[in-house]
Amino acid sequence: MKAEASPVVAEAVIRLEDITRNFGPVRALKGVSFSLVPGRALALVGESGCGKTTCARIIARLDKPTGGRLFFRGQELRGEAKDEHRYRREVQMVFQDPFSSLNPAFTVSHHLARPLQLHRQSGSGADLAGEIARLLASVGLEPDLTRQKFPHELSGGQRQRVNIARALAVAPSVLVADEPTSMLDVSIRKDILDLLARVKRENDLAMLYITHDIATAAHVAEEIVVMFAGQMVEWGDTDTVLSDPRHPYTRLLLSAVPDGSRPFVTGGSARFLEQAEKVRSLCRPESIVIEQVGPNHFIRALGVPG
Ligand SMILES: Nc1ncnc2c1ncn2[C@@H]1O[C@H](COP(=O)(O)OP(=O)(O)OP(=O)(O)O)[C@@H](O)[C@H]1O
Repeated sequence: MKAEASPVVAEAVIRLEDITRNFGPVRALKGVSFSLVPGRALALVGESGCGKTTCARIIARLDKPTGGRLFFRGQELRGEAKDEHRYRREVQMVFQDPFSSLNPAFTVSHHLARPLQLHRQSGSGADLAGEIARLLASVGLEPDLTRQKFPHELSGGQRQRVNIARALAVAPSVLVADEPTSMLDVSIRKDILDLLARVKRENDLAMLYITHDIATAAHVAEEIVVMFAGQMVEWGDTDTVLSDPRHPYTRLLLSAVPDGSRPFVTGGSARFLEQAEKVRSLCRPESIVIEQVGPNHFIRALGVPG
C-alpha cells in the first residue's frame, strides 16, 4: 500500500505540514509533517544533528521554516501570528539543561510567581502563594521545603521539576520537551519521564518529546517519529513501531539499546556511527514516496544507493 500520508489525527493543536528548514547549504529539515493532539505525546527520535531541535524551535516560534506550513488550532500561522501572545503562552518548552534555565539569583517562588502573574493575573498574595504551592506539589516537590530555595540548592532532577512547573504555570496546551532528561543522572531519568507522562494526562497537554534515546519513547509517547538526516523515515503508534520496526534506521537505533539493566542509554559508539553510515547509503535523501505498512504505521521508501 502506498500513501502520501503523515500521521494525521483529528483535533490537532499544532500541525506541521511539509516543513523545511535550510541553513545555507545545510538542509536541516526536509518535508516534516506531524500533528500534536491534546492528551497525547509524540516522540521525535534520532541521532544528533537529524533536525529535532530545529523542529522544536520552529514549533516554539523561535525559528522560522524555509518552507511548508505551520497550523495552530486549524489556522495557518504566517509571519507574526494574529495572537502571538496567546500562542507563546499556549506553547511552552522544557529545555535540556535544568541548570542554566533557572536564574541563580531568584528563588523557586519567584520563578513560578512571574508566569502566574503575567498570564493569570492572579489576585491576592495569598492566592498566588496557594497557586505556587499547588504547582510545586503537582510536580512532586514539597512546597514548604522548596519555595524559598535558590536553584543551586536543588538537585538536577528538582530543577527540572521546577522547570516543568514553570511551564505549567501559564496553563499551556502544548509542551515541547527537548531532551529533558539527557543532562540528569540516569537514576532519576525515569522519574522525570513518568512526571511528564502524568502532567500530560492531567493537563490534557499535546506534547512533543524530543530524544536521541528511542528506548524512552514508550514511557511518554503514544506516537513516534523517527528522523534521519532531516527526514521522517518511520512513524506511527509507538508500540507498533518499537515492536515491528520496518526501516533500517529504526532497527539500527533499537539494536543500539542495551539490555534492560541500562534502559535509558543508547550507543554513540564508532560501530554505531559506522552502521549509521551504511543505513545512510540505503536511504534516498530526497525520496518522497511514503509506504503505509499498518493502520498508523508509515515508512519512507528506501531508494537505490548512490
Ligand atoms: N543556526 C544554525 N546555523 C547553521 N546550521 C544549523 C543551525 N541550527 C542547526 N543547524 C544544523 O542543522 C542540522 C540539524 O540540527 P539540530 O540541532 O536541529 O539537530 P538535533 O537532532 O537537534 O541535534 P542535537 O541532538 O545534537 O541537538 C545540523 O546539521 C545542524 O548543524
